[in-house]
Amino acid sequence: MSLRAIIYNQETNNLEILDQLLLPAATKYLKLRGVEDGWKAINKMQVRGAPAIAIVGCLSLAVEMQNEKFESKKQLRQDIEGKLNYLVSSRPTAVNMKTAAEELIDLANQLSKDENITLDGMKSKFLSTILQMLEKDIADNTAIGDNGAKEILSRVSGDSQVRVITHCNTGSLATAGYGTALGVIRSLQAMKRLEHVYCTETRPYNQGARLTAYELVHEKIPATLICDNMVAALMKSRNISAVVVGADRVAANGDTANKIGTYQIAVVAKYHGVPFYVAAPFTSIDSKISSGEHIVIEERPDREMTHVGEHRIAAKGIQCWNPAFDVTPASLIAGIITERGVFRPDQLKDALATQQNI
Ligand SMILES: CSC[C@@H](O)[C@@H](O)C(=O)COP(=O)(O)O
Repeated sequence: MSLRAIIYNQETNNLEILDQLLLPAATKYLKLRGVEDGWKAINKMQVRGAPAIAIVGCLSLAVEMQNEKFESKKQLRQDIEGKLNYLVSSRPTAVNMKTAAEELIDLANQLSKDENITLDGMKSKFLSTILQMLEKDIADNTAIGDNGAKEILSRVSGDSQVRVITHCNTGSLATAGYGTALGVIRSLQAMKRLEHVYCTETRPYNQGARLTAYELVHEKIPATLICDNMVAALMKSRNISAVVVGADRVAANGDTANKIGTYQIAVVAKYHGVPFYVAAPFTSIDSKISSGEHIVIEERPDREMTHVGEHRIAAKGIQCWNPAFDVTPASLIAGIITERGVFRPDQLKDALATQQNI
């Protein structure tokens, strides 16, 4: 069974997340009682990964709403808007929480104006919309996995197997389930076309070593861990078929923000002629941003670099620079794999124009 990062029981209104700070040493679930707990869990990275952040943020609001009494639809609408905006402030780079908040605020506005809907009706419609997001994310990821696997296989001859590199964590722990880039790897494995996957350690937070490696071992997918500075040597020696990574935000021109280190892998891939793919739900494309220059890059505390757990590894007194993400220019990206198909960066604008309302 695939790992579950998010568990929500509608009947008991109980939300728990797998505490990703403790993995792989301990598998412990953390109960989230409402928006304040949701904000903290996202900000501290107990839950992380762009889609999972949005789902946990919205579910923490659902939990809180069910325990509260509202006097009017107007009061409910104001409460929803304030709390969603607060959740968006928990981490700035990934677009998914912001997109979900905008959709839900639009819905709250519509429902509060609709005279045929009661206060209870508005609350239950709102809750069911949040639950649908969870289901949609899993369905989208499965489609991303299959689209990506077919795309990568279309570049190899006959029925030969492929060797891929991935970065950071994009699997069940970063999404509602299945994963984006890791979903592509899962689909390749299911098709019996995956020879091997190489996952990077992903310093400084080590999502690759702690989380992706954990998922790959759990799923019995043939995999090897490499340090971030081994990518070029690996590409030179191991005949890599493709790189596939996730995304925190894709600009309208295809520039993509993802975990720090993604950009350097894309540069190295270009040099070695290895196709570099981004796998993400269509909602990760921010049509309001024309290029990656406008993406806000989160900077995280020095301690993530200077310490491993409680153990200091960096010399005392050294200054640190710790951006959590970088932007890979569209020119280095062979394709953006979504649930709606695979788009070259130069096809994105048209895709956004024609598919926005699907
Ligand atoms: C499907 S997750 C895609 C991205 O969110 C992932 O690659 C990533 O960069 C995660 O960063 P994180 O800082 O761990 O939240």
